[in-house]
Amino acid sequence: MSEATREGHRPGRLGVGIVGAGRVGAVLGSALRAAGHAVVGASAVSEESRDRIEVLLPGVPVLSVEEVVERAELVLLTVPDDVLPDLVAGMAELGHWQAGQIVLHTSGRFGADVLAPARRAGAIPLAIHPAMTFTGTSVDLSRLVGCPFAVSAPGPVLPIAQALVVEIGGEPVVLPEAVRPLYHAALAHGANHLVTLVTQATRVLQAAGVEEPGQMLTPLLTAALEGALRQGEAHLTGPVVRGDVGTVRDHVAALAALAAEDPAQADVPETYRALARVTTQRAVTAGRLREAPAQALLDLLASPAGPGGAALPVAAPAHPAPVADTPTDPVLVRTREELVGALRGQVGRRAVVMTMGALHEGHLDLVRAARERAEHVVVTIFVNPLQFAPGEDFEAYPRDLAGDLARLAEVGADVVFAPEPAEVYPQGDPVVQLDPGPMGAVLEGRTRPTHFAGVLTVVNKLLHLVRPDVALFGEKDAQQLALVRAMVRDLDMGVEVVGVPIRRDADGLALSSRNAYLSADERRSALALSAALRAGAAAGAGGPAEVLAAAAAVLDAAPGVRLDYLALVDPDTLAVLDDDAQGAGLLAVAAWVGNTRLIDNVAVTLGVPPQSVPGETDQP
Ligand SMILES: Nc1ncnc2c1ncn2[C@@H]1O[C@H](COP(=O)(O)OP(=O)(O)OP(=O)(O)O)[C@@H](O)[C@H]1O
Ligand SMILES: CC(C)(CO)[C@@H](O)C(=O)[O-]
Ligand code: BAL
Repeated sequence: MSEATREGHRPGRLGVGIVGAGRVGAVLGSALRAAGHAVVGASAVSEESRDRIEVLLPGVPVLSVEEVVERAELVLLTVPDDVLPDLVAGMAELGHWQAGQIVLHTSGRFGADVLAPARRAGAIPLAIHPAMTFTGTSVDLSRLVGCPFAVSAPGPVLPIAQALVVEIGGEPVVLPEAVRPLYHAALAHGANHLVTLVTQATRVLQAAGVEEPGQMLTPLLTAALEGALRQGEAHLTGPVVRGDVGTVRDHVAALAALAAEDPAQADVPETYRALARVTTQRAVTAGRLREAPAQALLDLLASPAGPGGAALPVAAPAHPAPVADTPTDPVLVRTREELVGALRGQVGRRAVVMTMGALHEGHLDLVRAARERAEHVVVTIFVNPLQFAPGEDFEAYPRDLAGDLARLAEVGADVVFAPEPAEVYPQGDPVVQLDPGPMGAVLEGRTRPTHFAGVLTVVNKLLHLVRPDVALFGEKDAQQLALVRAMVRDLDMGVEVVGVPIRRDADGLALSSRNAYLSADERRSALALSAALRAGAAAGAGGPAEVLAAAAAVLDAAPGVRLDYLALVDPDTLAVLDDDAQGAGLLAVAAWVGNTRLIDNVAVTLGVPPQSVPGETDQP
């Protein structure tokens, strides 16, 4: 039995062993030594750790873990959190823990329960976490003085933990086992994320040409930190709490421009927007900001376009926000995290409609069909760079998030997920992409060879992120629909795929976001596509050759239309149909009208007279 238990709360002089002489282990070992304990050995794997032992713990032998545990009365487990449970259990299995031995770990997230295997062998389990960051040098020793330590241990031995902390100059703060993860999350959020924030601020100042950003930031950040620690939100200063919308708009614009220029700063605008949104909401709660300027700020901060961007509803915060959406507005979410929050608590079936925005009635048909099939409808709006080849219209593609949200409010979407490319592809282009196979190489795939790999990859990702029961796609993109069905079938993706008929204008033109590119003359020329398809379908009874000839004749005669392809294919496999094919076919067309590439298609019944039209009869 050790002196610690004999003498009650005073550990006395102990033989200390250190398992894992990383920064924390070496510094705490050195502090315990200074407090009069003897360090009997330390285990160290890396060269760095051995060097550290030489400097901070001169004369201490480097031993194996087993030897350290065997020789020590107080074992300091200063290993990474994830290693700790297995290490403790492994040593127990091998029978190394000793009765009366103090086993102390310094993980923030765990309490003393993780040491249960040692406790069962009669050891005294203590969890002692310094709320401090370490460099692994002697500088840290002075930081221990007055440093708070979270202490968790079974009641009877808690005083031993407290006494050890006091010996090395720290301030013990007793924490119940159950709150350790929350405690540790708070420290990581405050300290680690502060480093990210300050680093971003430093880099942005550098970009602004400030030579000594550290010097410029130190007095202000020190004052802000002291103020926040003393007064919380009551200490908030700056444009958000002043309701200075114009200034925040300028900030967002300047940061977006910087991010566009310098990919290393690409994460700054979103961080700024996210923190400014939260700051706005907290300022309202704290009674420091009125609702009108708060809503203006939230609208601005939710917009990807930033300055000049129209007002937008904002993501539902985790707790009810003082500035709320009207009940019919869909909740707009921009990040994966916000999406998870918006989906949390949904009960019943969920449908997804994936779009690239610039929504029209065709898209709204998809949402209406979704409403009929599910309790919750999620619409994604994402112009997916991966499905555009260089030279295609990715940059020019119409974007109108504010208009889209207004339209979606009318048909009743619940959640709109409109992420930035960096949110969908945080590592840039994905290393692993889906191969659409031969079905992706025909029709659209001949002109856009990389297109369907990009489509299927993003559809797959969005299905994983949204986790719907049903996904709806338009028949206007018939090849896309066929490929999504094939992917879901071949990869056992377990989502129902529903096709929705093509919505057309009264004159037959299929609705498409790209119709916005057309001049009035071009729009007239574009009618040739649907007219050709109608002519082809009407010739179905005559078989494939007649269908193609009838459609081609219309296209040939059309001014301003440059054909890419006209094809009659199997609707499921997309294989070109033989001349003697009967039954269902898909007649698909793609053509340029001016610089705009349009697609359209129609179902054709081959070898059977066309369906009767009311008022006519097919009977002889
Ligand atoms: N006219 C339409 N009728 C029915 N569904 C449509 C129509 N247009 C698009 N969709 C469907 O809406 C979904 C999203 O398509 P997308 O956002 O690409 O719109 P789009 O109008 O087809 O744009 P573009 O033709 O410029 O690519 C797809 O499933 C697509 O098939
Ligand atoms: C399915 C889709 C949203 C994937 O980007 C897109 O191809 C579209 O809009 O059809
Ligand atoms: N509607 C298909 C998407 C695209 O053309 O990229």
